[in-house]
Amino acid sequence: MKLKVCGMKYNPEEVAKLQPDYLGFIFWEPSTRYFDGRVPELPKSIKKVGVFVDASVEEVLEKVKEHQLDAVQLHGKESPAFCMELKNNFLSFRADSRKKKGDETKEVSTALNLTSLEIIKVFSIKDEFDFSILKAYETVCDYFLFDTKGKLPGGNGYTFDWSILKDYPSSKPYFLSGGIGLDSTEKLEDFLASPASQYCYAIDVNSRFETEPGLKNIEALKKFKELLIEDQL
Ligand SMILES: O=C(O)c1ccccc1NCC(=O)[C@H](O)[C@H](O)COP(=O)(O)O
Repeated sequence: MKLKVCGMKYNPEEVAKLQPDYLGFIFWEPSTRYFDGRVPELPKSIKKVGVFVDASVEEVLEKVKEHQLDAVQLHGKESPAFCMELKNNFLSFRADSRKKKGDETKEVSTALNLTSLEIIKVFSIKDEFDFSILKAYETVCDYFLFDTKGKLPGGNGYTFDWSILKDYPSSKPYFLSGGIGLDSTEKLEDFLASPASQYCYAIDVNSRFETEPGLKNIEALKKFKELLIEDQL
């Protein structure tokens, strides 16, 4: 099971030492975890995810280029057409960068490292969820992420009833998110042993592992990762 730690702000390097699979940086200004620094150099095994809420394609690609992001997480009302446009624009932007090979400008040489861009589309769940809306996103994104619907677009700290995923009609791998903390491990174990989790690809954690917004609790994360590995979740 993969692990994504989201809402990096103050101590991403320390979290990176725990070797999660994904680290998320929030590029939505109203968030208390808004990231306005420079994403640090990270081991290649860790994918850098930019989290956006209804940003434009241009804004997203600008951040992808600036921070060498490996993935984008779309946390707003982005349509399938938006996801497609993003993917296509990324491909042509990358092709342009390659044509300009030899150009010594910093901007172009930075862009040359970009190989692919994973698109993670978020869906927020309260009590019910209409799974039929996923169909149109199947071909235009790489993963789904299921979070809990709350006051904010993300980082609300509450879980939803995961049993709803027994009706998951797709084979697209998804991230399970929303309010997951150290005290969720038993529940997680049960979920991951159930058929509902067949396509669960990663666990996404955030506010339940913080001492303040954006400051991750390294000891708690370490414990959680150990439990995930020990229990082979
Ligand atoms: O965390 C935020 O502040 C945030 C704000 C706006 C959009 C997304 C945001 N977080 C994205 C995430 O992937 C979180 O990990 C996810 O919502 C779960 O958070 P939590 O319920 O705190 O575990």
